[in-house]
Amino acid sequence: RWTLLVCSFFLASALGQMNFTGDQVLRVLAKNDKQLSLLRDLEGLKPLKVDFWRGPARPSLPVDMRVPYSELKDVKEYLESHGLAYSIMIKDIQVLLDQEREAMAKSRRLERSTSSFSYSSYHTLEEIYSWIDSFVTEHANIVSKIQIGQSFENRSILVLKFSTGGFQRQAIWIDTGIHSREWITHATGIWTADKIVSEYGKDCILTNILDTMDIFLEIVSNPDGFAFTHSMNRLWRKNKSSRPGVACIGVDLNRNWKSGFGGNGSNDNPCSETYHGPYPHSEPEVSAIVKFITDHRNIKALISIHSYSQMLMYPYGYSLEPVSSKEELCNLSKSAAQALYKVHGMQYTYGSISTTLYMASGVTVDWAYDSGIKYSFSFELRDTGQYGFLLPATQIIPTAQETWMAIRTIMIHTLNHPY
Ligand SMILES: CC(C)C[C@H](C(=O)O)[C@H](C)S
Ligand SMILES: [Zn+2]
Repeated sequence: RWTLLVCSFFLASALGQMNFTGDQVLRVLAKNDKQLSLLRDLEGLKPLKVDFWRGPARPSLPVDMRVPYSELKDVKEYLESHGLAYSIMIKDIQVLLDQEREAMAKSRRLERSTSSFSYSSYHTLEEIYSWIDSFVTEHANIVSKIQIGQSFENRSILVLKFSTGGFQRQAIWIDTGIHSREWITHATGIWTADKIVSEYGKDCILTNILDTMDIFLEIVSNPDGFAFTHSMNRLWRKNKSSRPGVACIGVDLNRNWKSGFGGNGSNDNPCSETYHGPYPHSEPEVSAIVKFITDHRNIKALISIHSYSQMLMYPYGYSLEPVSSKEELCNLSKSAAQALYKVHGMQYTYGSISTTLYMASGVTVDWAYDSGIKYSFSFELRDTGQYGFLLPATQIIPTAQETWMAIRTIMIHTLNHPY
């Protein structure tokens, strides 16, 4: 076992995969806004000082940040000198990465020998794209594949369309993986696709939904970033766009949307993980969705899935002002969170983005809501910080099962409340 790990280490480093040995994730409890701003000062520095897994929000919410091994001493002194209390959430990231990589290799061997696809494993971009092709072939009566554009590095951007007929029917949009390191979301998207085709004709609620509406599901919304998490940096969040004279790579695809663009809760520093890009919809991965949804003209609900924190949120992120449909969206998120809880007992908090988590400007759901899609929600899947983005594959199916019940609640509400 030890030799396997050692040689996978050398193989990975030989292939260029970044190594995170000794990196830790610290959980910091800022007592007040002053302490929050001291944490914010650590963001977007070059060389990297800290990588926020859960950014500074409000004193009641812990801040999770990955600290490179080389910066650990420095950062801990900084925290201690400013009276910032912290605990070590993950002692050595590389240990979890090695376990994840080993689990994927094991699953891949099993899939190859049984020529089957494992819904309880993480997959590479190529494996997901070939699964999409076989999935669409196998369920051609209800699923089709649409290419809505190309990424910055010219990868196809694919959307699954679930439809039982009709033309330009009212539809539900679901996207996962817009932040590439949030692997649980792609895996949840894949499981959800299979759930839809297996429940049609069995679950009367889902059957009603699909007999009247279409469902669009974009599983890999940031293909370049996702490929990069497999090839080089497992913790990459942004896309991979680059521009002449710009020191750092990538734009945060959940800050590049028109609504509230460039406001509080986004960053104009290209080295920041929440860099909003040069202008709204500057990124091909965002403009492809904008074009598709705008041309479709009949999308009635939009669900954008992230991880982690176990939250279900609705607009706005760019403002503390309540949206006009606040009551309805609050009640709907409450019942969706309750439906989710009933499956495996996972608690989700719910509310508007800016009041529940932090100000976030230029996010998908704010653009959707301001474009007239009333039922717009952003999910934060498991967990609340034990593993963060490195959620073990054993939690894929339980997470997908509970998330399905919340998505289903939102879909049936949309069906029963046409507008
Ligand atoms: C709607 C926003 C606040 C979602 C959030 C982000 O994009 O920062 C995720 C937790 S990554
Ligand atoms: Zn995210």
